[in-house]
This record gives sequence, structure tokens and C-alpha cells, in this order.
Amino acid sequence: MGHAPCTKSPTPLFYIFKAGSFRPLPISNMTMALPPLPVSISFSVVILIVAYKLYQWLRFKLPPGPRPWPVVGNLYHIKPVRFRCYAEWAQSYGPIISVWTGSTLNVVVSNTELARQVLKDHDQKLADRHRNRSAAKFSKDGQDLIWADYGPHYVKVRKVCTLELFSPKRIEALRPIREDEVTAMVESIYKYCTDAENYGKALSVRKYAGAVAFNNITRLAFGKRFVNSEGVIDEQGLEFKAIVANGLKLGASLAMAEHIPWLRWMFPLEEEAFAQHGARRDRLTREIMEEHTEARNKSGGVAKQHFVDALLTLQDKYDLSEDTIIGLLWDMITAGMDTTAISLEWAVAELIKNPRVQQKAQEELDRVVGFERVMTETDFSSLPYLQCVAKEALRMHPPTPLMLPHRANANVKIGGYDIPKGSNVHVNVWAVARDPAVWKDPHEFRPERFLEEDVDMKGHDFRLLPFGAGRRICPGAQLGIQLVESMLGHLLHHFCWAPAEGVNPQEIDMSESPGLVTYMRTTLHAVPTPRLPSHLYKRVEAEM
Ligand code: HEM
Repeated sequence: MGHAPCTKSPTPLFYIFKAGSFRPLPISNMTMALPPLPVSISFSVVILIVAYKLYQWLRFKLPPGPRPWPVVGNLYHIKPVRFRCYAEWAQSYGPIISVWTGSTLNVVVSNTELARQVLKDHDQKLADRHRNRSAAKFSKDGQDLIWADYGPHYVKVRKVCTLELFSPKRIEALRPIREDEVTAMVESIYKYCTDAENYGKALSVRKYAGAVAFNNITRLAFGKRFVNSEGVIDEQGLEFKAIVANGLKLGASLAMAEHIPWLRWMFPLEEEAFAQHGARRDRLTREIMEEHTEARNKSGGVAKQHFVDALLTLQDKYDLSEDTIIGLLWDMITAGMDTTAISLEWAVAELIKNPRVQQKAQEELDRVVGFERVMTETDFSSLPYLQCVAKEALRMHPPTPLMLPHRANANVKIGGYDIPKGSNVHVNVWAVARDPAVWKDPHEFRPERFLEEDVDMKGHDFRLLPFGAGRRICPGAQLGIQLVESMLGHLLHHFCWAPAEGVNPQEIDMSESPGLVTYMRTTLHAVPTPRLPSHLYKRVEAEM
């Protein structure tokens, strides 16, 4: 990689020295007069703090990694697709590396044993979150779940998620919404490809997957389908989308100063913009909450199954503030929307590249479901190969390849190295799931591997961690799996999938776009051909 290994990384203060802030002046430029007393005192205090910090950091044995530059650390070495870059560095420096983003130490682990140490043996000490200024604003300093540090608040809201929001009973009660949305997707793809104008033309898989994910998550969380059957979005839906887009814009505006705290005074937060954004988000959410309260009162107190109803009726039992309810609802939107759409797009790309797998999955669907009805989630247990296809797609293309970063709330030793309190810790689940030491032919899309050996993907087997593991494991894992399997099963049962005209399947761009969640870099365009009787392409509408 062209970087000399560096096991003893410099301290944040080292950067300040190197940056030249304290560069000594040439003797000739110095005045011989002694500095006034307050200046001497301040200078001594600074020296003492520097010495103490240096002592603190030098006593640690930090993991090796590329040599950081003064001030910026490795910021200029990190390639845009971070998990690939870290996996390359792991080849040079070993399975645990230090990466400096400005003055923040990030430790990245890339094998099964170290993932187990992070997510199981030292789970609790590594279960805090790093909140940058934007995340801190959006979450009102961790009043939600995603951005909360590990502690009594986190334990409480996590309990609400496990026992209430994602209980098997509620997931099952919300099944009609999922089946409605998945069949709506099938109906609209069918309309597209049976329109004479579109004959043989490719469509964007992401567009359809994104619509299912959007409608599904907004209905599940807010009990709202913002889009009507003609695809027209209502006023609240437009406002919702504008808020999501504005949140992304604000989040992206912070950049460099996030990594170099002492530079922040030069880049003040746009306090006003953040405050307006928060107020706008809260206003829309409150409006929806009031609608639900009114409907519940009218129906004599009967609560619906949507998350908003669940949270409002459980507010007193769990002592949830309004900020926490709003935060939780938006967490679900943030974490549950892109992840499922991304997984589907990658899976379809692999099925086009591997026609043998596509055909085998279709044969299973034809045998189990047949040609006279559509698949439902109750068929899953009879469709082991379909489940393996979804799992293999999540192995090769985890939508969050570095999970969400954890932060150490105490000094911890991992793989013989020190992780000082306050460092960020990432598990490169993408690299772990492609490690030739634990996977045979790791780069081959071969769902059969899971028929030969049943590998758990919900946090018990540290070779396969698309949802993480331990205390912070994804609470929506089961729901996510069901949605991905359902979308995939319907797409395969109803259609044959081929690449866009003139594209060789092996030429499909399988590279990733940069970001916390990993979309395909080039949107997948594919040609669907219906394979079932025409009456099976109707949306199965659910009134909820
Ligand atoms: C294929 C789909 C999905 C994948 C691959 C996925 C993956 C993940 C991962 C890797 C994490 C971070 C775990 C960690 O920090 O250690 C996470 C967190 C989270 N996910 Fe998911 N997720 C998916 C779907 C969903 C859905 C559908 C929802 C909700 C509707 C959801 C809600 C959450 C929440 C709230 C967190 C934060 C948990 C915490 O900080 O304690 N996810 N997810």
C-alpha cells in the first residue's frame, strides 16, 4: 500500500505540534523580555496538559496501521469505499488496524475471532455510539435508540423494541402491509413490461425496491401510505420526503471539522438550519401522532399495530418522553428503508449473473407455490433454497459493511492491542464474510453453501454478521429478513430476470458506491419477463 507500518500512533496533541502551532521561532526573532505572568501560567498549563495526554497515549499499545499525517491523520489515505480500503490495509497490517480520522482513533477488525471479541467478550464496554455534531442534533443528544450511548436510557428503549415493536406477534400482525406492498410492486412491474412501448426494455430495480421499502416503512412506523394507487404522493408524503432529503443535506455539510475538534470554531454549525430542520420534523410527526390519538379515541381506545400507536399507548408504562418517541420513529425510517432496498438490488444482480441459481430458485417456487396462487410469507419454511439465496446475498453484499461504529466507554484489550476509551470500533463484516480462512470459495455466489452448513446470520455465528451481534444487534433483523425474502420470492416467482439488452451478465458493474450504506455504484437495470398466469399479478390490498 506504500504506507510504512506504524504501531505507536501519534496523539492528537502530536498533531498540534506537527501542525506548526507551537513551532519555535528563530532565536533572532525572539524578544529577550520575559512574557507577562498570565501568559507564562497559561503556557505552563498547556505544557502540563500536553505532557499528561502524551503519557496517557504513549502507554497504550495501539493496533498497527498506515502512518498518519499530522493533523488529518489518515483522512487523505482512506479511499471512498471505506470497507474495501480497510480490507486492503488488513492484508498489509493484520486483522486489527488503527485508522486516524483527524484526531480520532478508529480501530477496525476484520476476522471472525476479533469480531467475537468486539461483539461478545467486550460487548458492553464497546456499546457506546460516536455522535458527530449532526447526529447529536438530530437525536437530541441520543434521546433515541441508534445514537444513544449504552446506559439506562438505552436499555429501556431497547426493551421497548424487543418486547413491543419487534415482537413476533406484532411482526405477524403487520404482515398484510408487507404483502400488500410486495404485490403492489409485482403489479406495477407487470404493467410496465406488458405495455407494448416497453417491450424488452430494462427497468431500474432500485426504483421498485425503493418504493416497497418506502411504503412499507412509513406504514409500519406512521400507519400512513403517503402514495396512492396511481403513484401520486400526498402533501404529508412530500413533506416527509423533503425532511429526509434536508436531513441528508445537513448531515453531509459538516465534513472535515468533524474529525478535527479544535478546528470546529472555524466551522460553526448552522444552528439555525438544524433547529429549523428539527422543528419541521417534530411538527410533521406530532401531526401524525395526533391523528392516531384521535382515531384511537374515536374507536373507543382500540390501538392499531403501527409503531406510532404502540409507542403512544406504551408511553406511560415505559416513561417515554415525546423526544424519544419521535426519535424512535425516525430511527426506524433511517435504519429500515435503504437497507432492505439495497439487499434486493444486489440479490437480483447476483441472480442475473448466476442464471443457474435463478432457475433453481424458480423451480423450488413452482414446486411449492405452483401456478395458481402467489407466494405468501407462510411459504417461507417450505422454501429453503430461497432463504439461502437471500442469505448468500446478505453475506456477499451486507448493506452496512462496517455496521454502525461503536465507541469504547472504557479501555479494552482486543487481539492483544489496547483500545483506549473514546475510540471508535468498526467490525468489517464485509471482509469477515469473504475471509477465505472461514469460507470456501468466498467470492462465489453459491447459496448451496448454507444447505451444506446452516450458518446463523442473526448474531450467533461470527462469520456472518449482516445485522451485527450482541447488545447493539439490529432490532429489525427478523423483519428485514422477511421483507427481503418476500420481495425476492415474488420477483422470482412472477418474472424471469435478464440483463439490459446488449449487456453481458458478467459485465454488470458489481462495485459499490461510498457511504455508510452500500448501494450498487451503477443502478441495476434488468428486463423482467412474466412467467405466471396474468390474473396473479394483482395487488393484494390491506386496509391498515
Ligand atoms: C436487510 C435489512 C437490514 C440490515 C442488513 C440491517 C443491519 C443493521 C446493522 C448492521 C446495524 C448496526 C448494528 C450495530 O451497531 O452493531 C443495525 C442497527 C439498527 N437497525 Fe437494522 N438492518 C436492517 C433492517 C432494519 C429494519 C427493517 C429496521 C426497522 C424497521 C432496522 C432498525 C435498526 C435500528 C433501530 C438499529 C439501531 C440499533 C442500536 O443502535 O442499538 N433495521 N441494522
